[in-house]
Amino acid sequence: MATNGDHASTKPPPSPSPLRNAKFFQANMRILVTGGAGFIGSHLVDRLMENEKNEVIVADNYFTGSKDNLKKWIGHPRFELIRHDVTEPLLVEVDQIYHLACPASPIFYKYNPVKTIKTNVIGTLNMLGLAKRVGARILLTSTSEVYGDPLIHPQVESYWGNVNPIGVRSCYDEGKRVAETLMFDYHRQHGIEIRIARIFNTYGPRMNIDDGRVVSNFIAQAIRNDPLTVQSPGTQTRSFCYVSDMVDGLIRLMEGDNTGPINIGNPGEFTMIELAENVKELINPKVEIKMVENTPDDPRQRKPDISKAKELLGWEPKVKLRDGLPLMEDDFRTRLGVPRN
Ligand SMILES: NC(=O)c1ccc[n+]([C@@H]2O[C@H](COP(=O)([O-])OP(=O)(O)OC[C@H]3O[C@@H](n4cnc5c(N)ncnc54)[C@H](O)[C@@H]3O)[C@@H](O)[C@H]2O)c1
Ligand SMILES: O=C(O)[C@H]1O[C@H](OP(=O)(O)OP(=O)(O)OC[C@H]2O[C@@H](n3ccc(=O)[nH]c3=O)[C@H](O)[C@@H]2O)[C@H](O)[C@@H](O)[C@@H]1O
Repeated sequence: MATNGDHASTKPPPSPSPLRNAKFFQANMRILVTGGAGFIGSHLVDRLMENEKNEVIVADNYFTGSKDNLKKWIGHPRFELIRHDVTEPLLVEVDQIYHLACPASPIFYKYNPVKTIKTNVIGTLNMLGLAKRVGARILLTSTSEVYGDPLIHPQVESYWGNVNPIGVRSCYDEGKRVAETLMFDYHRQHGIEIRIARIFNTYGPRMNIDDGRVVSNFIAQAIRNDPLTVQSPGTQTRSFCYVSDMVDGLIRLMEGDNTGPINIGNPGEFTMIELAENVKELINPKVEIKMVENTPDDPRQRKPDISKAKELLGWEPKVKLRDGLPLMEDDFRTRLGVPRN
């Protein structure tokens, strides 16, 4: 049974299907990935599909994701893609659920905030109901935004955060906080096997161009030779994790014995001005850097303490920012139709 100090569950999890013990049952693990057509989800699917014992089902409503991200798997006998909105119940038989479905870029989650909070609350409730019915283990991709505008630095998992409950970002950060609460209540009340990852800013190929997140914005701007838009004051910090490291951390968390929450992110911390300077140097030394207005409640600093991930998952990121940024360039150039000079 997974442990999390004081939060240890008192009930055993529901039993998996009796077929699991049948002599002639195929030994495949059936895995549901909600939000699997999105950025992190599609990279996770690629990794899960590498294991021939895995069958993967993706459920996605394509709000910010795309079938294009999964095109190499469509038609594969171990893969299924379902157009589905997680705010509606889903009936499938699975052993594990990676629950990622939720818009992640601030522009998209603020576009329809009521839908964002429904996705986080009702969507997570539905996936927990599914986990309970079929006895599946479920992993939630929570966020460093549960720490809000953090007053301690770097952020440790025991920090309860500094979140504005009525601000424009609340649909996302409070939504994820409720999702974490639901996970632990289902764990304590129903014995569901849960895993919670608190993901810090992640970047890599397949991010939506123009989705508003800083790394994708800067790379697209550098390739188009548009000014890099640093939002003021530019001294705010983030810590950027390359997507392959993130996927590795998520799988280790799912396969390990600890419920979390566990921070998964790269502790290398950069101001937005430093990030812009790095993109300029690596992608387009001629591009201009321009200061623009910021949005409300933007966290001033963010850096994960990853001691728990190191100790409990044996995980730490391998890809440094300066090595990861150029890995996005080809993908962005192809999609933007701008070849290298
Ligand atoms: N990328 C990051 O830096 C980051 C940081 C912290 C947490 N996360 C979390 O990781 C997860 C994936 O993020 P991402 O960066 O891949 O974002 P993304 O927007 O690329 O992917 C989200 C996917 O969820 C789908 N989706 C949204 N609402 C849905 C709904 N109601 N029903 C079904 N599908 C729905 C979208 O269509 C998309 O395919 C999210 O839960 C996000 O909160 C991401
Ligand atoms: O990692 C996380 O936990 C969260 O991080 C991000 O939220 P945020 O850090 O605000 O991400 P960005 O929109 O990429 O902004 C990062 C910083 O870059 C700045 N920025 C953004 C865009 C831009 O063009 N220029 C710019 O300077 C913003 O002001 C902010 O300070 C994600 O988008 C969330 O989904 C995720 O949950």
